[in-house]
Amino acid sequence: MTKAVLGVIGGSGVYDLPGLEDVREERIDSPWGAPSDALRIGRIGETPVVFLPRHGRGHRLSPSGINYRANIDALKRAGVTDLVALSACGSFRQELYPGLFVLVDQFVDRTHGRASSFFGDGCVAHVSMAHPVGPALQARILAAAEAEEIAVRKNGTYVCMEGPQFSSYAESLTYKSLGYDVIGMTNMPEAKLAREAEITYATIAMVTDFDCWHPEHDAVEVSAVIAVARANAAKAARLVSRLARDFPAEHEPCPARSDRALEGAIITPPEHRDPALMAKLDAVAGRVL
Ligand SMILES: CSC[C@H]1O[C@H](OP(=O)(O)O)[C@H](O)[C@@H]1O
Ligand SMILES: Nc1ncnc2[nH]cnc12
Repeated sequence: MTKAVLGVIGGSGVYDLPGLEDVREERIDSPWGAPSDALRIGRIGETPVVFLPRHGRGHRLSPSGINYRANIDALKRAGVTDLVALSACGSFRQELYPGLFVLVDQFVDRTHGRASSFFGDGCVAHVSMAHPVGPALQARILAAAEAEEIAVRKNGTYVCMEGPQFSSYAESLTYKSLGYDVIGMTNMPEAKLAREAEITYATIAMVTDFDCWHPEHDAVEVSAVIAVARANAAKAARLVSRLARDFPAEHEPCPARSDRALEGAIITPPEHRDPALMAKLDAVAGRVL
């Protein structure tokens, strides 16, 4: 049996988690560098919960500057089994309006130059990203949103751009024509790294704007995004509280096998593995090494 520990990553406008009780702060030393901030470790109801603001308190870190590996490694060291990513996003669909929460189930990675794997020369691994979101975790998020009467849609594709600039009109039209639903700058490589660390991942994409394709909306502006994100934050806290209060004590096996992602994924035989890299993998891959 694995004890369930719920992790929550806060995005733009979400730098704290109201409702978290018995909180202690822990700065985790990661071999991958510095996480975005100290972890806030506590509980909601009986469920252990660990909170990390993705951009750091004060929103110091840009999407390209976030050390995603250190963040996921630190959450793994804190025992997180199930991770909820809160993210502001733009929308490519009229029916996905600002204020709505979208439980995306697919990602398209258009980032470049970000460290996107714990593995590499000295220990090569290939995990599946066919189904990047944990269906059971997502179902629990949906149930929590419905119980809290929070407007939510299930399914959708989140395209992750590098940023920090927002898309051009031509890019926005292209993503829309490709059938993508929402856009942000952070869920990749976060979701890939969570998968490598065998942490079940699910995103709550909180729509803040219509990007720039929409004929009746001007270019995206940070002030408008943050105004909606702050309004979304209170709803997100309610949703997370409900989710945590109803969470099972034992981690539920993930139908997408996210919690067993490394089984059969490491291709480098033990005698060819680099000891320095192996030492850094102690937390994320310790179960299979
Ligand atoms: C402040 S608008 C752009 C910013 O908001 C989103 O961040 P997050 O996913 O952490 O909520 C987006 O990805 C950009 O980083
Ligand atoms: N339109 C947009 N594009 C990229 N990231 C975003 N985050 C919030 N709105 C966004």
